[in-house]
Amino acid sequence: MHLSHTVRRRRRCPGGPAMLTANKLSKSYGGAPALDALDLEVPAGEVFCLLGPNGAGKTTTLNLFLGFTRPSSGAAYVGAAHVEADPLGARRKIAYVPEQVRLYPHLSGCENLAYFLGLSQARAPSSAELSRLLTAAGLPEGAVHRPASGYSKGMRQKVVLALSQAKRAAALLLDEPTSGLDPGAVRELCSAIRRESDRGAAVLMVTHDLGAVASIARRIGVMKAGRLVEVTSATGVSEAEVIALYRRHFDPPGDAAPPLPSRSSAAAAPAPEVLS
Ligand SMILES: Nc1ncnc2c1ncn2[C@@H]1O[C@H](COP(=O)(O)OP(=O)(O)OP(=O)(O)O)[C@@H](O)[C@H]1O
Repeated sequence: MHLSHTVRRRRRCPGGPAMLTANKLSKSYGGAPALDALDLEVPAGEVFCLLGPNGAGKTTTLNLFLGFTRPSSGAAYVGAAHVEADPLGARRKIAYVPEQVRLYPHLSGCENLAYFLGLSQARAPSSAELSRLLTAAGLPEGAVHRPASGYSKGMRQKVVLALSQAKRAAALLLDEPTSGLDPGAVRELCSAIRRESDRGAAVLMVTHDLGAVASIARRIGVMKAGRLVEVTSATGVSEAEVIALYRRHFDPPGDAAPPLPSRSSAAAAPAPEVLS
Protein backbone atom coordinates (compact mmCIF):
# COMPACT_ATOMS: atom_id res chain seq x y z
CA MET A 1 0.00 0.00 0.00
CA HIS A 2 1.32 3.41 -0.93
CA LEU A 3 1.57 5.81 1.98
CA SER A 4 1.54 9.48 1.12
CA HIS A 5 3.87 11.69 3.14
CA THR A 6 1.28 14.09 4.43
CA VAL A 7 -2.14 12.51 4.04
CA ARG A 8 -2.08 9.01 5.32
CA ARG A 9 -4.88 6.84 6.52
CA ARG A 10 -4.03 5.87 10.09
CA ARG A 11 -3.36 2.17 10.21
CA ARG A 12 -4.84 0.12 12.99
CA CYS A 13 -2.73 -2.27 14.98
CA PRO A 14 -4.07 -4.78 17.49
CA GLY A 15 -4.14 -2.31 20.40
CA GLY A 16 -5.73 0.58 18.45
CA PRO A 17 -4.50 3.21 16.00
CA ALA A 18 -0.73 3.22 15.53
CA MET A 19 0.87 6.32 17.07
CA LEU A 20 4.40 5.32 16.13
CA THR A 21 4.91 3.59 12.81
CA ALA A 22 8.07 2.48 11.06
CA ASN A 23 7.75 1.26 7.49
CA LYS A 24 10.84 -0.55 6.21
CA LEU A 25 12.80 2.07 8.15
CA SER A 26 16.52 1.78 7.43
CA LYS A 27 19.65 3.72 8.27
CA SER A 28 23.19 3.05 7.12
CA TYR A 29 26.41 4.75 8.10
CA GLY A 30 29.12 4.53 5.46
CA GLY A 31 27.35 1.58 3.88
CA ALA A 32 27.04 -0.31 7.17
CA PRO A 33 23.41 -0.85 8.23
CA ALA A 34 22.60 0.48 11.69
CA LEU A 35 18.90 -0.23 11.18
CA ASP A 36 17.65 -2.64 8.57
CA ALA A 37 14.05 -2.44 7.27
CA LEU A 38 12.30 -1.95 10.60
CA ASP A 39 8.53 -2.51 10.53
CA LEU A 40 6.94 -1.49 13.80
CA GLU A 41 3.65 -0.11 15.07
CA VAL A 42 3.10 1.11 18.61
CA PRO A 43 -0.54 1.96 19.37
CA ALA A 44 -1.84 4.57 21.78
CA GLY A 45 -1.57 3.43 25.37
CA GLU A 46 1.02 0.71 24.77
CA VAL A 47 4.44 0.45 26.38
CA PHE A 48 6.80 -1.15 23.87
CA CYS A 49 10.31 -1.94 25.13
CA LEU A 50 13.21 -2.41 22.73
CA LEU A 51 15.96 -4.71 23.96
CA GLY A 52 19.27 -5.68 22.43
CA PRO A 53 23.00 -5.47 22.93
CA ASN A 54 25.12 -2.41 22.29
CA GLY A 55 25.09 -1.45 18.65
CA ALA A 56 21.82 -3.28 17.84
CA GLY A 57 20.18 -0.13 16.43
CA LYS A 58 17.90 0.85 19.33
CA THR A 59 19.00 4.48 19.68
CA THR A 60 19.09 4.83 15.91
CA THR A 61 15.40 3.85 15.91
CA LEU A 62 14.59 6.57 18.44
CA ASN A 63 16.68 9.12 16.56
CA LEU A 64 14.75 8.39 13.36
CA PHE A 65 11.38 8.89 15.09
CA LEU A 66 12.71 12.10 16.61
CA GLY A 67 13.99 13.39 13.28
CA PHE A 68 17.52 13.71 14.68
CA THR A 69 18.78 11.71 11.74
CA ARG A 70 17.35 11.01 8.28
CA PRO A 71 16.54 7.50 7.13
CA SER A 72 18.50 5.97 4.28
CA SER A 73 15.18 4.47 3.13
CA GLY A 74 11.74 3.77 4.51
CA ALA A 75 9.66 6.08 6.68
CA ALA A 76 8.79 6.91 10.27
CA TYR A 77 5.44 8.38 11.33
CA VAL A 78 4.20 9.91 14.54
CA GLY A 79 0.45 9.65 14.27
CA ALA A 80 -0.20 10.77 10.70
CA ALA A 81 2.89 13.01 10.56
CA HIS A 82 5.69 11.76 8.34
CA VAL A 83 8.83 12.58 10.29
CA GLU A 84 10.96 13.51 7.29
CA ALA A 85 8.28 15.55 5.51
CA ASP A 86 6.81 17.21 8.59
CA PRO A 87 9.47 17.13 11.31
CA LEU A 88 7.89 19.88 13.43
CA GLY A 89 4.44 18.30 13.22
CA ALA A 90 5.90 15.00 14.30
CA ARG A 91 8.01 16.53 17.06
CA ARG A 92 5.09 18.42 18.56
CA LYS A 93 3.44 15.09 19.32
CA ILE A 94 6.49 13.63 21.09
CA ALA A 95 7.97 13.89 24.55
CA TYR A 96 11.50 12.54 24.80
CA VAL A 97 13.47 11.39 27.81
CA PRO A 98 17.10 10.97 26.76
CA GLU A 99 19.54 9.01 28.88
CA GLN A 100 20.72 12.26 30.45
CA VAL A 101 18.00 14.91 30.61
CA ARG A 102 19.47 18.41 30.40
CA LEU A 103 17.52 21.32 31.80
CA TYR A 104 18.43 24.98 32.11
CA PRO A 105 20.28 24.78 35.43
CA HIS A 106 19.58 28.33 36.61
CA LEU A 107 15.82 27.92 36.03
CA SER A 108 13.56 26.05 38.42
CA GLY A 109 11.67 22.93 37.37
CA CYS A 110 8.58 25.11 37.07
CA GLU A 111 10.38 27.63 34.84
CA ASN A 112 11.93 24.90 32.71
CA LEU A 113 8.51 23.34 32.19
CA ALA A 114 7.00 26.72 31.29
CA TYR A 115 9.82 27.34 28.81
CA PHE A 116 9.60 23.97 27.04
CA LEU A 117 5.83 24.08 27.02
CA GLY A 118 5.94 27.58 25.54
CA LEU A 119 7.91 26.22 22.58
CA SER A 120 5.08 23.92 21.62
CA GLN A 121 1.91 25.78 22.57
CA ALA A 122 0.70 29.31 22.91
CA ARG A 123 -1.31 28.94 26.12
CA ALA A 124 0.88 29.52 29.16
CA PRO A 125 -0.45 27.55 32.14
CA SER A 126 -0.48 29.27 35.50
CA SER A 127 2.34 28.67 37.95
CA ALA A 128 -0.11 26.70 40.12
CA GLU A 129 -1.00 24.45 37.18
CA LEU A 130 2.69 23.91 36.33
CA SER A 131 3.40 23.00 39.96
CA ARG A 132 0.50 20.55 39.94
CA LEU A 133 1.83 18.90 36.78
CA LEU A 134 5.31 18.59 38.26
CA THR A 135 4.18 17.11 41.56
CA ALA A 136 1.78 14.77 39.72
CA ALA A 137 4.80 13.55 37.73
CA GLY A 138 6.55 12.81 41.03
CA LEU A 139 8.74 15.88 41.59
CA PRO A 140 8.88 16.68 45.32
CA GLU A 141 6.87 19.79 46.11
CA GLY A 142 9.86 21.49 47.70
CA ALA A 143 11.86 21.14 44.48
CA VAL A 144 9.36 22.75 42.11
CA HIS A 145 10.70 26.28 42.53
CA ARG A 146 14.35 25.37 43.23
CA PRO A 147 17.00 25.76 40.49
CA ALA A 148 17.29 22.61 38.40
CA SER A 149 21.08 22.65 38.92
CA GLY A 150 20.38 20.80 42.19
CA TYR A 151 18.14 18.16 40.64
CA SER A 152 18.98 14.46 40.53
CA LYS A 153 18.64 12.51 37.29
CA GLY A 154 15.25 11.17 38.43
CA MET A 155 14.02 14.69 39.21
CA ARG A 156 15.09 15.99 35.79
CA GLN A 157 13.20 13.11 34.17
CA LYS A 158 10.07 14.12 36.11
CA VAL A 159 10.15 17.54 34.43
CA VAL A 160 10.02 15.88 31.00
CA LEU A 161 7.25 13.55 32.14
CA ALA A 162 5.30 16.59 33.35
CA LEU A 163 5.91 18.15 29.94
CA SER A 164 4.61 14.97 28.30
CA GLN A 165 1.45 15.20 30.38
CA ALA A 166 1.05 18.96 29.89
CA LYS A 167 1.26 18.85 26.12
CA ARG A 168 -0.67 15.58 25.95
CA ALA A 169 2.12 14.03 23.93
CA ALA A 170 0.85 11.26 21.68
CA ALA A 171 4.16 9.44 22.01
CA LEU A 172 6.72 9.18 24.78
CA LEU A 173 10.20 8.03 23.78
CA LEU A 174 12.77 7.06 26.39
CA ASP A 175 16.41 6.04 25.92
CA GLU A 176 17.82 3.94 28.77
CA PRO A 177 15.95 6.01 31.35
CA THR A 178 16.69 3.77 34.34
CA SER A 179 20.48 3.72 33.99
CA GLY A 180 22.04 5.14 37.13
CA LEU A 181 18.76 5.30 39.07
CA ASP A 182 18.40 3.62 42.47
CA PRO A 183 15.65 0.97 42.80
CA GLY A 184 13.20 3.40 44.38
CA ALA A 185 13.73 5.91 41.60
CA VAL A 186 13.25 3.15 39.00
CA ARG A 187 9.92 2.24 40.61
CA GLU A 188 8.83 5.88 40.58
CA LEU A 189 9.87 6.27 36.96
CA CYS A 190 7.98 3.12 35.95
CA SER A 191 4.85 4.44 37.70
CA ALA A 192 5.16 7.77 35.90
CA ILE A 193 5.60 6.00 32.54
CA ARG A 194 2.57 3.83 33.30
CA ARG A 195 0.52 6.96 34.01
CA GLU A 196 1.50 8.34 30.63
CA SER A 197 0.49 5.14 28.83
CA ASP A 198 -2.78 5.05 30.82
CA ARG A 199 -3.42 8.57 29.55
CA GLY A 200 -3.07 7.21 26.02
CA ALA A 201 0.54 7.92 25.08
CA ALA A 202 2.32 5.35 22.93
CA VAL A 203 5.52 4.61 24.83
CA LEU A 204 8.68 3.40 23.10
CA MET A 205 11.42 2.66 25.61
CA VAL A 206 14.95 1.51 24.86
CA THR A 207 16.44 -0.21 27.85
CA HIS A 208 18.86 -2.77 29.23
CA ASP A 209 16.85 -2.96 32.46
CA LEU A 210 15.04 -6.28 32.22
CA GLY A 211 13.29 -5.75 35.58
CA ALA A 212 11.77 -2.50 34.36
CA VAL A 213 10.72 -4.28 31.17
CA ALA A 214 8.88 -6.94 33.16
CA SER A 215 7.25 -4.19 35.23
CA ILE A 216 5.86 -1.97 32.48
CA ALA A 217 6.15 -3.47 28.98
CA ARG A 218 3.07 -4.63 27.12
CA ARG A 219 5.22 -5.83 24.22
CA ILE A 220 8.92 -6.47 23.89
CA GLY A 221 10.98 -6.15 20.72
CA VAL A 222 14.39 -7.78 20.47
CA MET A 223 16.94 -6.15 18.17
CA LYS A 224 20.05 -7.76 16.83
CA ALA A 225 22.48 -6.16 14.38
CA GLY A 226 19.96 -3.59 13.15
CA ARG A 227 17.07 -6.02 12.76
CA LEU A 228 13.98 -6.54 14.88
CA VAL A 229 14.24 -10.29 15.31
CA GLU A 230 11.37 -10.95 17.73
CA VAL A 231 8.30 -9.16 19.03
CA THR A 232 6.47 -10.77 21.91
CA SER A 233 3.72 -9.97 24.39
CA ALA A 234 4.97 -8.98 27.82
CA THR A 235 1.62 -9.11 29.60
CA GLY A 236 2.13 -10.89 32.90
CA VAL A 237 5.75 -11.86 32.25
CA SER A 238 8.22 -12.04 35.13
CA GLU A 239 11.73 -10.61 35.15
CA ALA A 240 13.05 -14.20 34.96
CA GLU A 241 11.07 -14.73 31.76
CA VAL A 242 12.45 -11.53 30.24
CA ILE A 243 15.97 -12.67 31.20
CA ALA A 244 15.29 -16.05 29.57
CA LEU A 245 14.08 -14.30 26.40
CA TYR A 246 17.24 -12.19 26.33
CA ARG A 247 19.49 -15.20 26.93
CA ARG A 248 17.78 -17.17 24.18
CA HIS A 249 18.95 -14.53 21.71
CA PHE A 250 22.27 -13.45 23.08
CA ASP A 251 23.90 -16.25 25.05
CA PRO A 252 27.03 -17.50 23.39
CA PRO A 253 26.56 -21.28 23.05
CA GLY A 254 28.35 -23.26 25.75
CA ASP A 255 28.91 -20.25 27.97
CA ALA A 256 27.59 -21.13 31.42
CA ALA A 257 27.19 -17.64 32.83
CA PRO A 258 27.04 -15.06 30.07
CA PRO A 259 26.85 -11.41 30.99
CA LEU A 260 23.44 -9.80 31.08
CA PRO A 261 22.98 -6.14 30.40
CA SER A 262 23.51 -4.19 33.57
CA ARG A 263 20.65 -2.31 35.22
CA SER A 264 22.72 0.82 35.49
CA SER A 265 25.02 1.23 32.54
CA ALA A 266 25.18 4.99 32.95
CA ALA A 267 26.92 6.64 30.04
CA ALA A 268 28.51 10.02 30.32
CA ALA A 269 27.62 11.16 26.82
CA PRO A 270 25.52 14.32 26.79
CA ALA A 271 22.05 13.95 25.33
CA PRO A 272 20.14 16.26 23.01
CA GLU A 273 17.96 18.95 24.53
CA VAL A 274 14.46 18.26 25.76
CA LEU A 275 12.00 18.34 22.88
CA SER A 276 8.88 20.34 23.19
N1 LIG B 1 26.46 8.82 13.95
C1 LIG B 1 26.91 7.59 13.67
N2 LIG B 1 27.92 7.42 12.81
C2 LIG B 1 28.37 6.18 12.48
N3 LIG B 1 27.87 5.04 13.01
C3 LIG B 1 26.85 5.15 13.88
C4 LIG B 1 26.33 6.43 14.26
N4 LIG B 1 25.33 6.22 15.14
C5 LIG B 1 25.23 4.89 15.31
N5 LIG B 1 26.14 4.25 14.56
C6 LIG B 1 26.33 2.82 14.47
O1 LIG B 1 25.06 2.23 14.25
C7 LIG B 1 24.95 1.01 14.96
C8 LIG B 1 23.74 1.05 15.85
O2 LIG B 1 23.99 2.02 16.87
P1 LIG B 1 22.90 2.39 17.99
O3 LIG B 1 23.44 3.52 18.77
O4 LIG B 1 21.59 2.57 17.36
O5 LIG B 1 22.89 1.07 18.85
P2 LIG B 1 22.16 0.79 20.25
O6 LIG B 1 21.41 -0.47 20.09
O7 LIG B 1 21.40 1.99 20.68
O8 LIG B 1 23.40 0.56 21.21
P3 LIG B 1 23.61 1.00 22.77
O9 LIG B 1 22.90 -0.03 23.58
O10 LIG B 1 25.09 0.94 22.92
O11 LIG B 1 23.08 2.39 22.93
C9 LIG B 1 26.26 0.83 15.70
O12 LIG B 1 27.09 -0.02 14.94
C10 LIG B 1 26.82 2.21 15.77
O13 LIG B 1 28.23 2.19 15.82
